[in-house]
Amino acid sequence: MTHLMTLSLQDIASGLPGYEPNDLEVGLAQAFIARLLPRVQAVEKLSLRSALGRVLAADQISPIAVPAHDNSAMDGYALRGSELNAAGPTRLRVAGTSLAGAGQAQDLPPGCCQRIMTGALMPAGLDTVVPQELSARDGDEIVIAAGSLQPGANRRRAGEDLALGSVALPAGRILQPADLGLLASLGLAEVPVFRRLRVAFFSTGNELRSLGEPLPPGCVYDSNRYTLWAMLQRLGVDALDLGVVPDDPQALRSVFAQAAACADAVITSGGVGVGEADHTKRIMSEQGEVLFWRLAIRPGRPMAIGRLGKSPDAPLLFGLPGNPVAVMVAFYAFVREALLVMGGARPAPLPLLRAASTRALRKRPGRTEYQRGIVSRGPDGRWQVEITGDQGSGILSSMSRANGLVVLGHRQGEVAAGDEVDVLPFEGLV
Ligand SMILES: Nc1nc2c(c(=O)[nH]1)N[C@H]1C(S)=C(S)[C@@H](COP(=O)(O)OP(=O)(O)OC[C@H]3O[C@@H](n4cnc5c(N)ncnc54)[C@H](O)[C@@H]3O)O[C@H]1N2
Ligand code: MOO
Repeated sequence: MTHLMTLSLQDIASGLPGYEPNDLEVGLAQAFIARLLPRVQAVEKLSLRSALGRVLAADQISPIAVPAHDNSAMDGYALRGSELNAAGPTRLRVAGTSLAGAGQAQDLPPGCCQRIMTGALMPAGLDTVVPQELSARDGDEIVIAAGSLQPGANRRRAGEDLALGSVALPAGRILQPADLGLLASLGLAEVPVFRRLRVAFFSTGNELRSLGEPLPPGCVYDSNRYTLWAMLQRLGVDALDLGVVPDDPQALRSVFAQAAACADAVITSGGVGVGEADHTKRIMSEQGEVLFWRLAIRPGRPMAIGRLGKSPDAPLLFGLPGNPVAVMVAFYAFVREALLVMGGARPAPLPLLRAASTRALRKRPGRTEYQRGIVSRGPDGRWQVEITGDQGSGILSSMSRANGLVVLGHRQGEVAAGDEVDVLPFEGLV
């Protein structure tokens, strides 16, 4: 990790225009978090297939041009464009055949063409390919109708995909299937990637029980460690599950120490609200510097953000609220992009769909709301979104039924049935 700054969190917060920790606008909280993020520095070399989903650590420069030589885009006949007859049919004699993978044919006499296959090198001096469907074969000649072909057509030029020495993929790129193919087309068998970010997570709360344990009255099974684990898997980080931690000072101190020693970032759920039985906030504050926010958001109002240590490189703490939907919304709104950036990525903003709400939505300006919805094609072929019933922040079933989140921005007011709203689709969130 690098030293980016030596400012305290309070220093950074006071530099933000309109910082109000008890009613913090989502965009401001995101901007604040963006200023905290230390980056992974360690790099490893991986074979292409192992690098899928990993973050490129250096620009990849093309060591060759792709394609390396001019070649045919069609199965047909290569010819000189200057010999195409504009006024009547063109008749050319077939002098030979060029197959993909073979060497370059040389010096065809005037009036000749060459049978050629897709990917075969353009014979010297020939610049145009007529697809075989647009020519008629007549013994050892072909006939091309006037006007059926432009000079220069169907020739792939050397370097038209990637020029020699150009940046084929920039550092910070999260490698996608097409990228592996692109790197392979350059002959690169290995790429440098940043080591995976290590993210520790645990749940707090005396009422939580792990799977397999009996469930006494007043207790609930811990679901947040499963949603958190799943969201972290999708991000491609190393997720370290530190279990359920009771609301006990010693246990909390020890798990925070363990997390800080092994992780770049720590995510907790629960114990950041206004309740009384909690030691979590106090123990968090002992570990370094932690700010406690109430965000202008629904769900996900309380949140702790901090560093588990004094230096700017100390592991970051994201203390998320305990409610099962709030923890997911807070993760997508604040944690996801932060972790990608810490891992060296330069993530693009997530694409939003515009969809007509099938019903009126209550919303007042002054906070950002994330409502669970099902997006589908409406009868008119346009996207529509239907809210999935009860939006309580403990109702995980309505999150599970959803295929996206309706995002109602800070300034947005009431939504009438049929109004278009922004939807963040779950597919493609990685
Ligand atoms: N007087 C007020 N009470 C509450 C407010 C408020 O503003 N004033 N805010 C509510 C909101 S919103 C949330 S969110 C919670 C936040 O509180 P905590 O972060 O301290 O969360 P907990 O109290 O620990 O838990 C809340 C809720 O979620 C359940 N939970 C917690 N962890 C898990 C888990 N790992 N798996 C499943 N369920 C979990 C927990 O049992 C509680 O029911 O405060 C509200 N109250
Ligand atoms: O805002 Mo709380 O985080 O809704 O459930």
